[in-house]
Amino acid sequence: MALSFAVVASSSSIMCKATNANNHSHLQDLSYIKRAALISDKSAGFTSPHPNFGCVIVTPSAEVVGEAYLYAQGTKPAEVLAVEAAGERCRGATAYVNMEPGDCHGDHTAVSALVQAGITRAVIGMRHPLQHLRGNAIRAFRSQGLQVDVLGEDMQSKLVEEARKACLLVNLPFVYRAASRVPFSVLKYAMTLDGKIAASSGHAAWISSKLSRNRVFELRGRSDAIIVGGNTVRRDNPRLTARHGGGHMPIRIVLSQSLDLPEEANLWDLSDVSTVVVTQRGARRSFQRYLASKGVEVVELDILNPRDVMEYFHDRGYLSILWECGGTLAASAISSGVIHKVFAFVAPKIIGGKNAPSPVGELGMVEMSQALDLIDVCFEQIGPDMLISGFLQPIPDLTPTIPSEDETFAIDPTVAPFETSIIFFYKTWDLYGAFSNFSPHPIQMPDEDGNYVTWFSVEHYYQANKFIGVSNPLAQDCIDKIKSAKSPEEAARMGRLTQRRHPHLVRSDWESVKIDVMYRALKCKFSIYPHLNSMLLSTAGSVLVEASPHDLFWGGGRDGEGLNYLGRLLMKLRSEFLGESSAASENTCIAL
Ligand SMILES: NC(=O)C1=CN([C@@H]2O[C@H](COP(=O)(O)OP(=O)(O)OC[C@H]3O[C@@H](n4cnc5c(N)ncnc54)[C@H](OP(=O)(O)O)[C@@H]3O)[C@@H](O)[C@H]2O)C=CC1
Ligand SMILES: Nc1c(N[C@@H]2O[C@H](COP(=O)(O)O)[C@@H](O)[C@H]2O)[nH]c(=O)[nH]c1=O
Repeated sequence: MALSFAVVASSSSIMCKATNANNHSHLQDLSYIKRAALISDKSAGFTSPHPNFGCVIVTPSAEVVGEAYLYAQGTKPAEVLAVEAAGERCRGATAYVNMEPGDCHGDHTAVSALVQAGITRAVIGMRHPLQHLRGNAIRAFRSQGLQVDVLGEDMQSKLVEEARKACLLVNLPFVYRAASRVPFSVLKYAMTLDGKIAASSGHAAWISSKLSRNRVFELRGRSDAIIVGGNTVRRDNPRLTARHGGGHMPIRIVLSQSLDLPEEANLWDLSDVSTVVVTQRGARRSFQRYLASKGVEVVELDILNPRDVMEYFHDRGYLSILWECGGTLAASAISSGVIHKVFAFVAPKIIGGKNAPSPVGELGMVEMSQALDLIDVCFEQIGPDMLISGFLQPIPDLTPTIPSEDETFAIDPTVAPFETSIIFFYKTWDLYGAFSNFSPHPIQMPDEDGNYVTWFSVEHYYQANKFIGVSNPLAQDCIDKIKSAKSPEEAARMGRLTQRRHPHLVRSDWESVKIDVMYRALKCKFSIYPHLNSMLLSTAGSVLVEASPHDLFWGGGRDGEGLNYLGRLLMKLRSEFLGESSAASENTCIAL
């Protein structure tokens, strides 16, 4: 069964002793690397938009002494956790990682942890798919004297290829996204044996069995967002929640050209998760205002076609999308080339009906020879239903399409990617990702009594500050929860959700103090980490822009319409660190 979008067995004890002594056999290497891939999948949905990382540490006597996975973006790297679990037993041991570690934070955390712990060999399932990170950790390991074996490069065989594929599958959304510049998209539908997704009346609840629908909840929990078309909202009034209690919740996206949508709909209830309606520029402005008054975000695009929508959500940092629409939108999405994989639940039922809808509408094909063949097809029985899945587009081969930095310089030595006059940053994996508030750099800030308190990230501190000083025990409760949130994303989700659901818990002066709160947090971050300070100073002469397409306050917006306050604060700090008397003396610095 494919690992991506599939249930993965839970991990067993980490102290399993193998029979072989000293050097691990080829087969053992492959079994450990597959284990690293398997455990990396345990945080499905949470690491997004980052890859899933797993690390297994094995002694020369073939004892697994530490294993761990990245829980979420911004939390401790898998390699660090595995080293912590293994302790002294790392000396002389081999580390197996499903993917070359990335270095989002400019401090080589994962590489340093393994090197300093005394690991002498690293086996790597695949190179990092992002060009600016690709090969860096491998070079760093080798320069520190470690033996590095990369599957498919230093180790080759049919079995190696199989293990490499396991590593690839676990991060498939990331690989597709890196290659195609759109999120990985899965079209899922449930149909009767006679190929209908609803009766002629439009009634569709339910075609597939409860077991299959539970499987759909699991697929939802692995996605960043679920998309439906306007008709499905009008017809089904869906909720599109994952209903698995405590897991990751994807946002809901509605595509509607007409915006002729119901005033009351389950998707406008944002108590569990938010909804974004994407429409055509100028459509029913009064209804847009109505949705906005309910807290639903409305995004206008010039022309509403699936490719533009996907490019937009790619720029917002989305990794994977589940399309649960009807045949009209599904056909349009397939024609636009944005669907990568299909999950079809086939129920052994016949409904008939000349006008009953089918899963994919008009594609303009006239001969069977034009039919789209699925690749790597899997069949799985789920209760009474059959789940058929497969890819519509082959797994991208990143080697030729994304040249490494060295290769780029070799092709065109005039390309100097670090010398741009505008530096965009957004996701922590970007070249300047450490500028993001989601970068996992703890800060120490004084509380109301002047005592220093550690916050896991600037985002934790910023979100919690919304509720500080409010005399309501729920506000304190919320601060405590944000403080112990496991990742910056989780802290952001909690802060935003509470602000939306319980606006009375937000301090009354928040709008007037939030810039100062952010400034103080950033000042601390860039003062206490020398490598971040150097990175910031190295950008002197460049305008810093947080490339968030939707946050028009802290970010620069899609077309530069955002206020870019995060970029401005960083430039202000840079000027201060450079010891310049006034921000105005630096001609690239925008005045606050
Ligand atoms: N069994 C299953 O798995 C599922 C069954 N269904 C069933 O399918 C039926 C609805 O299917 P269908 O009518 O095809 O509805 P869709 O979900 O495909 O929605 C179509 C609508 O999507 C909007 N849209 C936005 N952009 C585009 C675009 N570029 N191309 C096409 N549409 C776009 C339009 O909304 P607007 O008109 O607002 O502008 C359009 O009318 C219902 O009966 C529902 O129960 C639906 C989902 C899954
Ligand atoms: N009818 C049908 C599906 N339909 C999809 O599920 C949506 C309803 O989701 P929710 O409101 O969260 O339960 C519906 O609008 C459509 O997108 N899915 C399935 O797995 N099996 C089914 O038989």
